[in-house]
Amino acid sequence: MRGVHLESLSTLNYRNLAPDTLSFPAGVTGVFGENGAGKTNLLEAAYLALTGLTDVTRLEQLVQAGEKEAYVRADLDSGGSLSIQEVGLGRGRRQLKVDGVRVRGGDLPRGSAVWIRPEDSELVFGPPAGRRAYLDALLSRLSARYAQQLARYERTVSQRNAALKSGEEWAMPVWDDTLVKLGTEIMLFRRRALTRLSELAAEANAALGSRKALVLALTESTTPATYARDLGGRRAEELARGSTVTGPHRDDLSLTLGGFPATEYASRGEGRTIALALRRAELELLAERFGEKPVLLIDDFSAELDPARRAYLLELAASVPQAIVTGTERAPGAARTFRAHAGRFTPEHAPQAELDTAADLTEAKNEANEVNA
Ligand SMILES: Nc1ncnc2c1ncn2[C@@H]1O[C@H](COP(=O)(O)OP(=O)(O)OP(=O)(O)O)[C@@H](O)[C@H]1O
Repeated sequence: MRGVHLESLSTLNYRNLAPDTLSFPAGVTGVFGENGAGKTNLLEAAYLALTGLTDVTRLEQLVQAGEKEAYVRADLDSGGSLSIQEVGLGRGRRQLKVDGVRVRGGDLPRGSAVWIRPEDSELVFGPPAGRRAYLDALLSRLSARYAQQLARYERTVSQRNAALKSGEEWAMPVWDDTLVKLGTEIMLFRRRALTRLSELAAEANAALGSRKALVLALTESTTPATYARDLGGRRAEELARGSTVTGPHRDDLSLTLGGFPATEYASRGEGRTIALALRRAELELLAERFGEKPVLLIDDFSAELDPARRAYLLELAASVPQAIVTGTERAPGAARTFRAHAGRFTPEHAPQAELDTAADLTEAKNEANEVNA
């Protein structure tokens, strides 16, 4: 299967990164350097430029200290056509452009990158909100309709909460109606997607050497058939608390390993394996949906101390058309390696074409010197 290709990434005033344009070959690019060099920032910038995705509550942090605005640009080849994606960042503001035309977030290619990070373990051991966010982000990328209905649902929940807080019981039937319609669609979509997601995650977990079966399931606070009734039945409680207590915004993506809930029972290593399996499943689902493999961004492979998981990460990077792998040590087998230092990235081994040009230049200079002599 072909893949999205990030040809180059340009950044300006992005966190600690020096303004630059870096080009990336097909295959694995390794980025290595000391702690704090800017390796994670580079992957974060690449992910933002490729997908438009970032934590919108932290936009200010992305702008270099002392500057007002930041900018990232990806030149990419997706499905055989070249495009330029630009993201401008200001105070609480994000502006996206594709080929010079302003677009909304959902208009960027939604399957163009997957980012694997050491802190993914939080998906397993952290609170349900993190797992819900993983699921919602993935499903929103698989379906624009899901993204739209989820945004509407979330808006409805907050407006309904405001009405509950001000004791507007009379308005509840109207809010309930909208909530049930949107919430039911979300629940049904999640249920459908979960079958394939669970299969892919279980396969990846086994491929990582785990002998315990991984099962993904939804822990739902209500069901499509009973949602309206459940809401009605908890009216007094909702008015007392001033919040909507039932619906897909309260659901969890439960992870069961060998018959036990992973969140409470898995070891740190087993949790790390599950988190990796979830990211692998994300990669495969996006590839199935869009017909091309996303660019794979792997942050800090060297933080992975378990030899089997480390080998799996490197094999995964080598198996996709393009991957960028960071670490405090060199990623073996990389087509290009950058050394990271204080926000700058220097290619270690120039690619053959550049070496040829350099050799030609030296030869030409020598010849010129000989002629002059
Ligand atoms: N808005 C900002 N302006 C300037 N510097 C920033 C900004 N945000 C983060 N930094 C700095 O960027 C530096 C690099 O962070 P980054 O996480 O990319 O390092 P890293 O190379 O991934 O390190 P590690 O190997 O420890 O993960 C940090 O020292 C941080 O203080």
